[in-house]
Amino acid sequence: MAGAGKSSFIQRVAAYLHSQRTPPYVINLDPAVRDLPFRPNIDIRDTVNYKEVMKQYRLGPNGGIVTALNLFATRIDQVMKFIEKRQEDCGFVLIDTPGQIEVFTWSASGTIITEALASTFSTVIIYVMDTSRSTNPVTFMSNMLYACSILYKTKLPFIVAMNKTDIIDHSFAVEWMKDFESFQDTVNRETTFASNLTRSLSLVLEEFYSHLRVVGVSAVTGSGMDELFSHINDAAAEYESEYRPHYEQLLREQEETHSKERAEQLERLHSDLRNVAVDSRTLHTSDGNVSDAEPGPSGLILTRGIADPEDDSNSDTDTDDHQKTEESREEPAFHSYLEERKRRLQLRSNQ
Ligand SMILES: Nc1nc2c(ncn2[C@@H]2O[C@H](COP(=O)(O)OP(=O)(O)OP(=O)(O)O)[C@@H](O)[C@H]2O)c(=O)[nH]1
Repeated sequence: MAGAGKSSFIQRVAAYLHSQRTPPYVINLDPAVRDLPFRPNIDIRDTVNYKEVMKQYRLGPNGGIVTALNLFATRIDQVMKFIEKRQEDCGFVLIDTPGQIEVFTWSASGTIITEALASTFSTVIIYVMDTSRSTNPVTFMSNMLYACSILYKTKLPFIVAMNKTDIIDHSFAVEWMKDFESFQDTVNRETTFASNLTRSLSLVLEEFYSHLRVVGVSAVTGSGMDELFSHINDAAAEYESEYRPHYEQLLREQEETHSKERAEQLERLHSDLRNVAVDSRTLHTSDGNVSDAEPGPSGLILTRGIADPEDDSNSDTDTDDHQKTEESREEPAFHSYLEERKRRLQLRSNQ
C-alpha cells in the first residue's frame, strides 16, 4: 500500500546485500515516484516521462502510471537481456513496483513483466506491509486481502514483510494470523458492517495464513534482515522445486500447442493445394513426362506453366477452330483469284 515503505525497504535490502559483498541489480518500475532513496540500474523514468504521458493521453495519475508501464512492458525483452548479462556478478535483482494494486498486480503490463521474469528467474514476491498502520483489525484485514489477491494472481513464492517494526512490534499481527479467537475478540469490540465482514473473512483467510512466510523488518533500523534472507532462500528453493517445473510444463504445453497449430496449418495448406491439383488432374513431371500421381505442393508449383508440345499440336480451342476455318476459306478464294488473273492476261495478249 502507498507509504508502506517499499522504496525504503528496497534501499535497506540493497544496503544489506552490499554489506554481504553481493551487490544487487536494482530496477525501479514506479514511473510516478519523485525521490528514490537508492540508485536503480534500470529506471522506468529514464524510458517513459510519466507527466508527458498524462498530458499527451489526457490521463489522471493512475491512468498515467498504467500507460507508462504499458510502454515500458514493450521493452521487457531488453530488460531481461540486461538482467541475464548481470547474472554472473549479481545474485539478486530487486524490483520496486508501483504500490497501487490495480496498477501493477491487476494490469496487463504488470502481468507481462511478472510472467517474463518468473518464467526465467527464481522469482519471489515480497509484500511490504505498514505494521504501524495495521493495528486496527479492519485495516489489517484489508492488508491481508491485498496480499492474498497478489499471491493468487501471481502464484509465486510469497513473503509478507511487516515493516516499521521500530514503531510497533509485529507480534500482535502474527498472533491474529495464528489465533483465530484472539482476532475475533478484537473484532468483537466493534459492531460496524466492516467489522462483521472482517470477522467472516478471517475464517476464509485461515488457509492462506497457514502457508504464509511472515517476517518483521524495519527499513529504518535494518532489523530483521537475516531472517528475511532466510525466508528468501527458502522461497527461492520452493520456486526451483515447485514453480520452475510448473513453468517449464506450461512452456512445453505452449510449445506443443504452437507446433500442433503449425502442423494443422501446414495440413490445411497441403489439402488446399491438393484440391487445386485435382482440378488439373494430369500433371507433368520436370522431365516432360505425364504423371497421373497426385503431386506434392512443390511439384504442382514447379510444373505450372510448363508447355506441353502434344497440347500444342492437338490444341482444339475456339481460337484455333476459328483460324483453321478462315484459312480453309482463304485458299480456294486465292486460287480462283489467280485463275481469274491468268485468264485476263491471256485475253489481253490475244488482243
Ligand atoms: N519508522 C519507520 N519509517 C519508515 C520505515 N520504512 C519507511 N518509513 C517511512 O515511511 C514513509 C514512506 O516510505 P517509502 O519508502 O516512500 O514508502 P513507499 O511504499 O515506497 O511509498 P509510495 O512509493 O508512496 O507508495 C517515509 O517517510 C519513510 O521514511 C520504517 O521501517 N520505519
